[in-house]
Amino acid sequence: MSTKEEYDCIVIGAGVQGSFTAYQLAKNNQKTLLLEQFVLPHTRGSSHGQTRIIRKAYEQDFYTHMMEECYELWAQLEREASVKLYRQTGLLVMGPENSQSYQLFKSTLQRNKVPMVTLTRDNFSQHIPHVNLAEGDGAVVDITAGILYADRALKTVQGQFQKLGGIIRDKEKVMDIKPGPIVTVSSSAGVYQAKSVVITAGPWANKLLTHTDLQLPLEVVKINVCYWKEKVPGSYNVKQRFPCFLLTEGEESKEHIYGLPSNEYPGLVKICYHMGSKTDPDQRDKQTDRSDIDILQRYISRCLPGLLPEPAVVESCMYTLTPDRHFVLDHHPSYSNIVIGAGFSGHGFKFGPIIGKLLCELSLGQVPSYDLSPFRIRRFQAKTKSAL
Ligand SMILES: Cc1cc2nc3c(=O)[nH]c(=O)nc-3n(C[C@H](O)[C@H](O)[C@H](O)COP(=O)(O)OP(=O)(O)OC[C@H]3O[C@@H](n4cnc5c(N)ncnc54)[C@H](O)[C@@H]3O)c2cc1C
Ligand SMILES: O=C(O)[C@@H]1CCCC=N1
Repeated sequence: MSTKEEYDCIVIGAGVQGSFTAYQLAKNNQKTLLLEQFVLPHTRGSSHGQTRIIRKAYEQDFYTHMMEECYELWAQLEREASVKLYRQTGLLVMGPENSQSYQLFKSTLQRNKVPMVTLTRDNFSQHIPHVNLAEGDGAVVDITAGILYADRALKTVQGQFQKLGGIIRDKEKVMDIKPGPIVTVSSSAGVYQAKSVVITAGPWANKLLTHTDLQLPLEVVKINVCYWKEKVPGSYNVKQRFPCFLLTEGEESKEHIYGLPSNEYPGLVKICYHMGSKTDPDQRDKQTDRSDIDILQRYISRCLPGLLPEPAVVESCMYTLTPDRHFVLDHHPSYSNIVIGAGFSGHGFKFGPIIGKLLCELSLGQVPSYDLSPFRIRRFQAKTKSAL
């Protein structure tokens, strides 16, 4: 009979959430295995690419509260590994002054005393050149916001995990999970056992959860990651202090439009629509819908006159959406030693360090550091179904 490798915890999926969870577990002296289906690094999930926005500006207080500690955890990782992962740029939030969404962003910043600036129509272009503020729109800046260097962050946290004795096995797809007091995980290359398992499989979450008789109401969409060329090189550059920006839901579009200053590709500004079309994660490139790009083109023509309204580069990424766009951070309803981190709904990267801490706490049976009621599986009630 072949012997099975034994661990305290197995984490399935080495995206940002699984990598930070594995790192936290190793910090807590847990013998931890991190399994990843693809050769690392890869561009097939949700955590690849060079940049992500980090911000405290949210419509809900609970995210702003979590971000307070999260900024400290990002800084701690930067110090530990001697790397720069965050660059402050500020986040310009624009939206119809009288809309609920814009007012929620503004009041959350004010209530939580986040350093911010309110721009008036008169002083807007002095502070933010090359942007037309739409008629009726207000503008505030979350000063604390900025850019996270995403690929670098992933490499760093995985490296720190390994330095702590953690084991990463990539190109090992998990094929089966057998729940029990000791969980058995079978991959394409081996069989492992652990006291607990954390599932952080991003767009593949439901495919894996099938093995545990659970399906969550998750929808996977493909995002067209668009880069737009500056007419005058440098006008929207990070070095010119051009900020990240976010357009709240309003007349312009139903979903957010967001952008980051030109940085990773010289002369190109990343601007995306916060929604895409449904896809199977294994068939991502077969989804060719570009209606989001039409929306972006109209917006850019009207409000960003210094950009050519035709994307110069289009890359692909995926969101895993929950119905309410809040995360899933919980124990499996039937097996308390299986923990699930899923449904990050296109805004989870910035939370990586705190998600890692919370999923580690759940897997160790500790009381989580934050109220997890917005993230519990039971909120879906009838929408959660047996996989069998
Ligand atoms: C275009 C775009 C822009 C975004 N912008 C922002 C932003 O500005 N700020 C922000 O905070 N967030 C942003 N996000 C969201 C953020 O990137 C995601 O929420 C986050 O990356 C989700 O990470 P994850 O670990 O859950 O998923 P993933 O990164 O997809 O990781 C899951 C991993 O599990 C692996 N896996 C799956 N099944 C198996 C299996 N059977 N066996 C082994 N391994 C398996 C996958 O291969 C994958 O590597 C953005 C997302 C996109 C797509
Ligand atoms: O999470 C973020 O900050 C980005 C921008 C707004 C929409 C989703 N992702």
